[in-house]
Amino acid sequence: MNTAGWTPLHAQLHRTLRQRQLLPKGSRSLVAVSGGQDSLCLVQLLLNLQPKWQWQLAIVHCNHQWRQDATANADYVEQLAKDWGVPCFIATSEEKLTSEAAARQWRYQVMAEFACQSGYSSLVTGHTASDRAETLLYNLVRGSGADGLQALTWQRPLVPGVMLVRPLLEVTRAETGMFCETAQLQVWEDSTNQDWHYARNRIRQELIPYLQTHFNPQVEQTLNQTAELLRAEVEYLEAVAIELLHQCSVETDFPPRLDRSFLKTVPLALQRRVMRQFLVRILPIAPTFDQIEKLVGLIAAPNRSQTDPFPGGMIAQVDDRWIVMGEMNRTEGRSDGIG
Ligand SMILES: Nc1ncnc2c1ncn2[C@@H]1O[C@H](COP(=O)(O)OP(=O)(O)OP(=O)(O)O)[C@@H](O)[C@H]1O
Repeated sequence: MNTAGWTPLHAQLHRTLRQRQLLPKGSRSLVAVSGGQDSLCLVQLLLNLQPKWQWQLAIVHCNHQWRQDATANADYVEQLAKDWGVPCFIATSEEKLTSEAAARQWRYQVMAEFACQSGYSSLVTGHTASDRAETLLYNLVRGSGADGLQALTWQRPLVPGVMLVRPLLEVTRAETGMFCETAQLQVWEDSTNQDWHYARNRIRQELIPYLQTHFNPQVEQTLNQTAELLRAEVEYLEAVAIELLHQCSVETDFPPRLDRSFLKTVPLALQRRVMRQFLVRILPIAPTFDQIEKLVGLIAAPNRSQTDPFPGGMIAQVDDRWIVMGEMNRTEGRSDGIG
């Protein structure tokens, strides 16, 4: 085993884990290892810190079968785990997953299922500050609000009982690369270049270097600061919005309805969040910006105004002080250009 000595990166990770309480002492954690530099750096750092924290660590690798070298990649991760004396689980997709989205969905599903079944309380990934900066820029260009710009959080529940934890969010890709080199960890290069990877590679190879050269050499760090500030604000606003939603609706009400006379007194930023939370609870798929805006438009609209159908067929209609969700044929009103 190539052990790196105690480096500033070890100290930084140790500090982050303590301050943010990401991986409690003695906990059972599953480390997601692709074989790339970020997850190799992550697992090596965690193994070095293990004596201090007494975790029970295991490695999980997902073979999407989409690259010619996928099985060799999986074998490589398995061999590394053997050398380290760490349990390793390889999940192999039954079919060849060719789209980025399908691969990601399958990957998180099998890793979450495995963590649940085997009693691991965390799934740890190697997402870095560079990933976070790139995700923020990617979402910015696509027109995201603060929620998309907070881009990758330190931890979030993956499924009941399992947290997804990203302890390297303050470490840049340049640092993980340097660490692997010093620790003589051979990195498995990812040869894919599609979808999100394709867009992200262009952000990584063209946009970030441009910003670094012409605007700010520390742009990855400053984008991370932005993401961190937004994360706290989003967390706060979401908590307020949930509270407001409770105040302007009755959970057991059917059809679902909202008290718009109450919502009129609320600032627009919160109106939007309340409406999103409301729609998330009743629509079969995540609401879009336009759908949320249509519902917000009803707060001050004339009585009997209505939207056009949401996915699943429901429409929203104004009934005096209420906005009522209902089946399309139950409501007869005028749309007033809101829908
Ligand atoms: N095939 C894999 N097997 C196990 N873990 C993986 C695999 N691919 C990625 N990961 C984990 O996910 C982290 C992020 O990888 P990558 O940036 O390639 O994924 P992404 O698709 O861009 O992001 P996300 O995982 O959030 O969808 C890696 O550091 C690693 O921990």
